[in-house]
Amino acid sequence: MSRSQLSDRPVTSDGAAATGRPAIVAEPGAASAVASAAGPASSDAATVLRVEDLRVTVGGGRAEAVHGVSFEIRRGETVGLVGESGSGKTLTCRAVLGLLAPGCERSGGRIDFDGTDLTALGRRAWDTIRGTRIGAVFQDPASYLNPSLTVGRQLTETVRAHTGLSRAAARARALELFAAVGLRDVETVYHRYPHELSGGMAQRALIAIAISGDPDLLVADEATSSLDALVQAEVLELLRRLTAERGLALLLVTHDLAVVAEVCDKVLVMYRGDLVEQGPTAEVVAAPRHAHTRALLEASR
Ligand SMILES: Nc1ncnc2c1ncn2[C@@H]1O[C@H](COP(=O)(O)OP(=O)(O)OP(=O)(O)O)[C@@H](O)[C@H]1O
Repeated sequence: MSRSQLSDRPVTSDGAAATGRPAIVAEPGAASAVASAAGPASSDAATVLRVEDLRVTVGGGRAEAVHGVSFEIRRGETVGLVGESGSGKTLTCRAVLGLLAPGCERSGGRIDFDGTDLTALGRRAWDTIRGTRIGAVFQDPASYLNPSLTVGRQLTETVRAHTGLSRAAARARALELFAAVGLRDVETVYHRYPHELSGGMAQRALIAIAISGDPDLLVADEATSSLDALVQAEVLELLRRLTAERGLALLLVTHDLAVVAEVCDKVLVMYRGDLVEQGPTAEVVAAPRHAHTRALLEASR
């Protein structure tokens, strides 16, 4: 993702500018609004996310950049969304998160999350779902953390917002989450400011924040792209482990088919705003049908 295409300022995972708030904040009391906005039940209880005929326009409606994309993610499934730069991956995942930049708009289609049509929800209810049941991590993790708060404080605040736990209990939970994402010496990390962390540590901290609401779905948009190869492999391994251990579904957005082949059960291939191929990763990699999939495979070798 090129963030500059999306916004001139970094946004946190809850869509706020990265200044004064924890990255993902649930709004207490909004859960009932979510429940009452539930649409028709999903036809298949195993489906956690169903996107139907999603269309996104850019430039204030002047051009359509995502042309009717449909796919499903089942509980616990790891799904890779791949495509060359500009193919519409980020717009698709930002639309799912309800975090499209100004000037970009969902112009059609439906996004069902666990039987709830997200597109029918108000801003607040969507924010609540994103903060709790859908977690998100992005490229360049430091810009999604509040630079003026220690990462421990940010995670503790987020845990408190999700759970209403006391400060001490939320702090203990934050330390557990830091350990769960593979951070060592968690007491020391707790007191670090974002600029004191390496890229890999910051991404782990952001993943800890993203999973702190115990989400059903984690969306990771180029989450490992800015990391060097070794750290990238470690963070991918972490994502794979978390999905296996927590039954999390993962939507992993990347331009790199090799990354998808490492981690994902299923792959979705986008090309110029269309979803041109999808299927089990092993099958798609062994016998790609679309020329763009073949080109991505070549590029990843
Ligand atoms: N804020 C925006 N304003 C105008 N056009 C945009 C905006 N965001 C994206 N686009 C355009 O929409 C198309 C799809 O962009 P998108 O960011 O979804 O691609 P992508 O597949 O994620 O690419 P990358 O891998 O480079 O991030 C591109 O042509 C892009 O230039």
